[in-house]
Order: sequence, then structure tokens, then C-alpha cells
Amino acid sequence: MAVAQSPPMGPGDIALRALTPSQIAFLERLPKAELHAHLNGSIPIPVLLELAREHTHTHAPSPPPANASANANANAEPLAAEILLAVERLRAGVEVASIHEIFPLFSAVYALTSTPASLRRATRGVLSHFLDPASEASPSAAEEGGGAAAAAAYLELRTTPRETPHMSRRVYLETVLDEIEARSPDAAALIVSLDRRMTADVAREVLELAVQLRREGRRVVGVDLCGDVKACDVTVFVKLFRIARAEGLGVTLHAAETKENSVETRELLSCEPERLGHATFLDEEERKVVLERGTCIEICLTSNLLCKTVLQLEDHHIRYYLAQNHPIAISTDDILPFRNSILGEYALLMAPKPFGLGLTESEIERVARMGMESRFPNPSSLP
Ligand SMILES: CNc1ncnc2c1ncn2[C@@H]1O[C@H](COP(=O)(O)O)[C@@H](O)[C@H]1O
Repeated sequence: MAVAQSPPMGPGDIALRALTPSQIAFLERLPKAELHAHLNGSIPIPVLLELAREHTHTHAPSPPPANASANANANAEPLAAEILLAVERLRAGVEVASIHEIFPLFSAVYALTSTPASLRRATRGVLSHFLDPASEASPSAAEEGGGAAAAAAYLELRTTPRETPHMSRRVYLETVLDEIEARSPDAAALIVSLDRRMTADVAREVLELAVQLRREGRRVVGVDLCGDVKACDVTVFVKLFRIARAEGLGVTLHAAETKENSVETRELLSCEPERLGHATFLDEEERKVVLERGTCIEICLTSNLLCKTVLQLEDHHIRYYLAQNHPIAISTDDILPFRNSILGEYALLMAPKPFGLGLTESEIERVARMGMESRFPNPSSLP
């Protein structure tokens, strides 16, 4: 994995540079729904650096004991020095050779969000990044006579509840929900993620927690299947997602993110998810099912390009769904490693080729509306 000296310009930044101030102001004003953002992948860099500084205070870097075997720490929390190295990599901007290099990055982040207090801070930072207007009015918005726009009008934040020495999975979810529920129901809600690497017992426990919390009136709107694309037997998960649907939870599944994953897609589709994450490698039959059912596809352009599951914008499956006028939701995935933004993702729709897809304002308005219409029903926002 290469480490850049300063954050490289991502595809979204390049697309933004190709737009006029009035085009940027148009994108800023557009009500945008962010429906695919992973909490621990979306921590703003300044918040991550703060958490890392505090972690260093409480865990002084210490060399491993001389008699420790080389991989004794393989399944334990990373050492303080390793965490700092990973944070530095994230700060400088990472380049990966493939999607498989992304997943190990999260273990350092996890060490920094392992207490209720640090998780609360991280969640607050993520919510603020997406929902609060930038503190200084952007030049483009000011030029158009408007104030600073929030990045998104609505955020469905997803996260995988982790049990740590400092909190149970329930406390993890309650901590995140407390922060989400401090926002209006029209602004933010939670999706509970099940990670492919979970054992069947843990996956069941997480599903039951999502159901219970929703029954208690907490703002859980859906469940997700995420995690390292290599880890697999989706059968157990599919059974759980059927239960989730019966409980009225929305279901979204990371599906066909890589070619190797596409063998499991039919099984995943059998639980009739309302939305699919990425869905990069669907075959003809699967696309037909998705079109017939109106399954929304969560599109993360920068993530796909940087993870090299799509080699260039021109080849991206978004073009197929745009041509079919099929529901899509433009999203960021993980702003922490990818250093992207929801505005930059929309800039990729608008910028002229080869920087973007060259869509018109009315086409982009239609796409943004699709995102807003693909939100999972939120019981707490019903009149
Ligand atoms: C790049 N595409 C992706 N595909 C699949 N899963 C991903 C992902 N990006 C992130 N995650 C999942 O989200 C977790 C971090 O957030 P939370 O701890 O849940 O808040 C990662 O560990 C991974 O399981």
C-alpha cells in the first residue's frame, strides 16, 4: 500500500475543479440523501487525530516483550505505535492496489472508538460532517447569495456494533443512537450492520438487538450486510435478513462488490432487499430482478474507482441504471480512507467528460430525488 506525502486529489476533487462556481452552488443547494456511509469509515480526520492523541496519552507506546512471538498480537488490539502509523497513513491519503487492502485499515480506527466516550465523539463528528453547514460560507454559495449548505439533507449512518472491554454491543448501539436521536428524525437515522466475518451466534445477537431497539422506539431503520468481501457463507445472514424484513426493518446488502462475490448474489436477492450496496458485478438475470423489483442501487463512485473494482467512470454501472431511469442513491461509503465528500460525488455526475458524466442539472435533480425517495421508512418521523 503506497502512502502519499499529502492527500492526493481524488476523482471528486478533480470533478469539482472542472465546475463553475454557479454549478457548485447548484450542487450545494440540492437536497441530498447520504444513504451509504460506514461510521468508522467516515470519521473526519481532525476528529480521528484528536482521538489518536488521547489514545497516546492513555496508552504510552511500548515495544512488544522480547519473548513475544511474531504474530502474538495478530488478534489483539493493535499496539499504540501501530495505531499512530495507521492514522498517519490515513491522514496522508492511502492508495490501495485492490479492495482487499481497505479492510485491515479499520482495525486501527476500531482501537480509537472502543469506549463509549470515544465512540460518542466519533459519531458526533460524523453527524456534524454530513449535516452541519460548513462553518465558513463556501465562496460559491456566497457568490450565489446563499449561505453555507450542509453536505447532506439526510443521513442514514450505518455501523457494526462491537463488543469491547469497555462496552457491550447494546451499549455500542445505544451510544450511537443517542447521538443520532439528538438530531431531527428528518435528518438522521441508523442502519445496523452485520459483518460477514461474524459468527452465526453474533450475527443473530446483532439482529435481535436491532429488532429490540426498534421495538423500544429507538431510531433503527434498517440492517446491512457489510465487511471483508472475502469472508463468506451468506446462508445464515439471509435467514436473519428475512426476519428483519418481517419486523419492518429496511434491508440493504453489499452485493457483488467483486467478481468473486457475484456467486452469492442470487442467494442474497432471495431475501428481497430494498437496496443493494455497490452491486458492481450483477449479471443479466440479476439486473432484470433488480429492475423488476425497483431495488435501489447505492452508488459509491469514488470508492469503486479507488478500490479498483471499476477502472474508469466511463465503465461504471451507474450508466446502465441512469439509462433505465432506475433508482440509485449517490453516496460516499468511507470518507476517511477515500478522502471524498458527498458534494464531490455529485460533482462526478455533473463535470464534463472525462472528469465526470456530464449530466444536466435536471438529470442531477432527478438523481438526488431518487436518493431522498430511497430512504428507509423512519417511524419516528411519521406525523
Ligand atoms: C469499501 N467497501 C466496503 N465494503 C464492505 N464493507 C465495508 C466497506 N467499507 C467499509 N465497510 C465495513 O464498515 C466497517 C467500518 O465501519 P463500522 O465499524 O461498521 O462503523 C468496516 O470494518 C467494514 O466491515
